[in-house]
Amino acid sequence: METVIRPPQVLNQDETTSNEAELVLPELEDPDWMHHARQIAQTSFWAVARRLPRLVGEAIGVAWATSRRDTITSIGLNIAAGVMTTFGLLATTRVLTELFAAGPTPDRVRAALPALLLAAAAVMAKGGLTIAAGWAQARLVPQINYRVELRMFEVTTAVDLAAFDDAGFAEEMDRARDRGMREAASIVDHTVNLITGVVGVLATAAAVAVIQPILLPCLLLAAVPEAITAVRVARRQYLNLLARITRRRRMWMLANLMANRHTAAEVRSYQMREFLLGEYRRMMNSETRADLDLVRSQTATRVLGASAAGLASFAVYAVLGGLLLTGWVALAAAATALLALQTAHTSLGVAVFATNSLYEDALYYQDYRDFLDRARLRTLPAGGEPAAGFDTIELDQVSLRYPDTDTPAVDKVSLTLRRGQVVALVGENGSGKTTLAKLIAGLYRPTSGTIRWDGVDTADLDPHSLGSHIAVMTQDWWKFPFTVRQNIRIGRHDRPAHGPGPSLEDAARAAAAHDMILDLPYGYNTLLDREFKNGHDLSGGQWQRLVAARSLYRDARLLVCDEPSAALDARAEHAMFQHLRRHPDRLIVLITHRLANVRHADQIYVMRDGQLVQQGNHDELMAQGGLYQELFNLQASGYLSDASSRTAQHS
Ligand SMILES: Nc1ncnc2c1ncn2[C@@H]1O[C@H](COP(=O)(O)OP(=O)(O)OP(=O)(O)O)[C@@H](O)[C@H]1O
Repeated sequence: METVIRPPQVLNQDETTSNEAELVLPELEDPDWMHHARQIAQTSFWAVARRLPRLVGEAIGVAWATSRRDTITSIGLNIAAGVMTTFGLLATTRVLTELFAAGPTPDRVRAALPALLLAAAAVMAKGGLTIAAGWAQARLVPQINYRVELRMFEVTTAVDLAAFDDAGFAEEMDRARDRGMREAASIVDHTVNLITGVVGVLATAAAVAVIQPILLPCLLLAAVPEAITAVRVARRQYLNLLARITRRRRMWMLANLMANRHTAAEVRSYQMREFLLGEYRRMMNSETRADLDLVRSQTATRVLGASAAGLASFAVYAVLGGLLLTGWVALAAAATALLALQTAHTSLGVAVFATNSLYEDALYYQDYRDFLDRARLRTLPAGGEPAAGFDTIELDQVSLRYPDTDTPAVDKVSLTLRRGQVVALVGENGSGKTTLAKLIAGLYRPTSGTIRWDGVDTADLDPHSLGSHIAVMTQDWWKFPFTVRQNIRIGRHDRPAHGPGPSLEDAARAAAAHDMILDLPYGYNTLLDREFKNGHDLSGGQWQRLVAARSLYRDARLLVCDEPSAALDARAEHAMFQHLRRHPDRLIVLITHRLANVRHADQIYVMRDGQLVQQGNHDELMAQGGLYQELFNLQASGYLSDASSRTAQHS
């Protein structure tokens, strides 16, 4: 079965309709988590059955590692319930034998009574055991989910940052998160169901073998067409799901655009309502047609299945009749065999469905396992010398090339930074400033060259203790959906409230954020997420002040500030740069396009195409001429009158 991805549908060649055609959304590509779908659709049931022992072993391993007690309980009680099935059937034969015996009815009923009580007790015991087994099984699911999710996030937060630039890694992570992670509990669930189904069939077979072994082939005769029909129905359902998945994703995407706080303003300002509703209607129409087709084809499959089952039952009845007539089987045994067939039928259905589902889910679960293995290779090993801080940071021929790119973003850069300095990185967009700053901050490891803290290669230092001396105000900060207080404290969440370093308020004041925070409805306790009750949002500039407060609260020896004032008003920017001044204990690395802010820096490094092209202080660089002078004068000209601007540009 192939999922067909069609190009955008062109309605007509003339100009009026080609506009409409351009508006038709292209079909979406198969999502990553669908990549096993074709493999599943094309695998035969027997191929699946062959892999079963390994899959079952794996699932039991997952369950065992999560809770031995619940694993033993759910499997053990299911087996005990199967034993009760055998007892029940044997007791039923006894009841029927007594009832079909010669003699007056009251005597026959009296004789059947003990066996009847036994049969009733077996049914009750089976019911109780099944419920208890279901309880243990249901207890396993959340425990497994919790364990698997935690493992996933332990790994995703430990891998090095560069892993996220690798498209292959990102795709594997999405696959593992989308489905792989969820399937761990499913494979355990399906395995227990499979065991339950198989135990049910075996228990029935055992009862039949005790009653009359010659009836066993009858059980088989009824079971085979049942099994084939169950597989076909399950497969058809799955293929139908595949065929509809692209459309359903599109509908989900459209629904999300029409009922979403983040898109609401644009949907209104571009008056997209009719366009979106039209697309949604179009999708709904074809979805409805697909639903009707599905119902029709399912009915056809069921008719075929029911006919096959009917024929099988007919054949079984014929065989049973023959055995009765020839005296091979007693009437009571034949009647019990019919009951046994019903029980076996249900158990078989459960086992077949569980096998199909187990196979499918196990493929996705493997994605999760593969991702964990891959992530382990990308996790920086703990250990190494503890980093005690630095007096100098030295970059020696440092380069970094992002994955799948031809040119290095930072190319053989050598420089020395000293504690107590304010250093600026300047240059045009894409020149490599942020990448260099991330290398200095230890967020990336160089692809070649060495970074040394007081002469020690940072690769030999313990990554955790190295990171504890660094704070980074990133350019692309995230709006963490926490309270204001938490948003600042996560800068150094493990510092006790009255521990060393600036207090929460001091950090907020230094970032010109304190007054703004006090004006919020709940002050420092205001939750910064509109999607929760009493949540609040901030303007871009207010957020940036908060991010600055967080970095200052971190109070690290190395403070890297990437465009710390891009969204700030003039007053807040002035206040912030007053704070980002020389401090004997701190090295500040500053990236900004507003060159007025770097005039007082001790050293300014000018970058172009990943390389350092100039360095010096402001006066030296202005005297040198070149890129820095050109950029500075261009910016300065915006603040001058026309006449002085011309003079500045020509100076
Ligand atoms: N994660 C990434 N993966 C691949 N290439 C990247 C990545 N980040 C940046 N680049 C590329 O590396 C080069 C340097 O980017 P960088 O962000 O360091 O420049 P920048 O000088 O900080 O730019 P800007 O002034 O616009 O912030 C650019 O060509 C950019 O496209």
